[in-house]
Amino acid sequence: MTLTLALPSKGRLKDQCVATLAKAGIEVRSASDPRSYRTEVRGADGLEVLLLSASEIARELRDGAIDLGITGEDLLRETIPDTDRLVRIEARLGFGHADVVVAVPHSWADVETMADLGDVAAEFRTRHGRRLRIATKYWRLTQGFFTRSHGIQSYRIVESLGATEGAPAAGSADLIVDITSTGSTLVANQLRVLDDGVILRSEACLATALTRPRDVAATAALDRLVARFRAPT
Ligand SMILES: Nc1ncnc2c1ncn2[C@@H]1O[C@H](COP(=O)(O)OP(=O)(O)OP(=O)(O)O)[C@@H](O)[C@H]1O
Ligand SMILES: O=P(O)(O)OC[C@H]1O[C@H](OP(=O)(O)OP(=O)(O)O)[C@H](O)[C@@H]1O
Repeated sequence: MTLTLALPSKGRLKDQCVATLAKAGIEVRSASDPRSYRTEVRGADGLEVLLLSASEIARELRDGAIDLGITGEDLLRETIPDTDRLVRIEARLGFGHADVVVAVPHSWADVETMADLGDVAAEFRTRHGRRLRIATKYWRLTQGFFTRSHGIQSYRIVESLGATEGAPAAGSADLIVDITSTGSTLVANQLRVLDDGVILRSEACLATALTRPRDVAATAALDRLVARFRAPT
């Protein structure tokens, strides 16, 4: 019986994931070629560890293609509609912290809250002949926050695949939804988070796929494995 766990293959999360596994008594080594995405695992019988991109891990969990994965909660909630039905967050791991936020240009002095932004959005078409544009790669989280949480209907999402904070200055959007950790990218681009503009406080999470078919033995093995990641209480 094999359980499959996916970790980010590179970037800021990878080394902390490997350290977290080590604390749980599981040693993961990349195959001898550092560009390989295969690993050697010690300390957990029947566990296979794959290296994938952080967003791919969310998709694989959604599809039940892996048993467990470590990735950011932002990517789980953005990638997986009805997240809590398809995956279970088993542990929050205390690294990879980043907030998904709504940020507006500093020059929008009168816009401090989502209610203020709602007023701007409602008047925007009359004043400017078009809807308010939001640059983001988090379109699902943005729609949920603007439309369902705050009743804002009139806006348009401009998909951004990078350098999102540059979009207002470049003129391709009016405001942004993106992640921030130190806040320095927002400051450098003269953007400010609204007072109630934090959509999600994200960190790296261990998640299991609820739709993955598993027999009784695999389910018991998964439970034992997950328990190794939980801090003793
Ligand atoms: N300062 C930060 N900038 C970007 N991502 C961060 C930051 N801090 C934590 N994270 C988290 O790291 C995850 C993204 O990881 P990473 O940057 O390795 O992936 P990526 O290269 O953006 O993703 P992919 O390769 O899947 O497109 C997200 O869950 C994000 O919340
Ligand atoms: O609040 P800060 O500490 O400034 O971090 C936030 C920035 O960091 C990330 O960009 P980065 O270029 O690191 O990675 P990316 O390629 O994932 O956008 C993210 O997209 C933000 O732009």
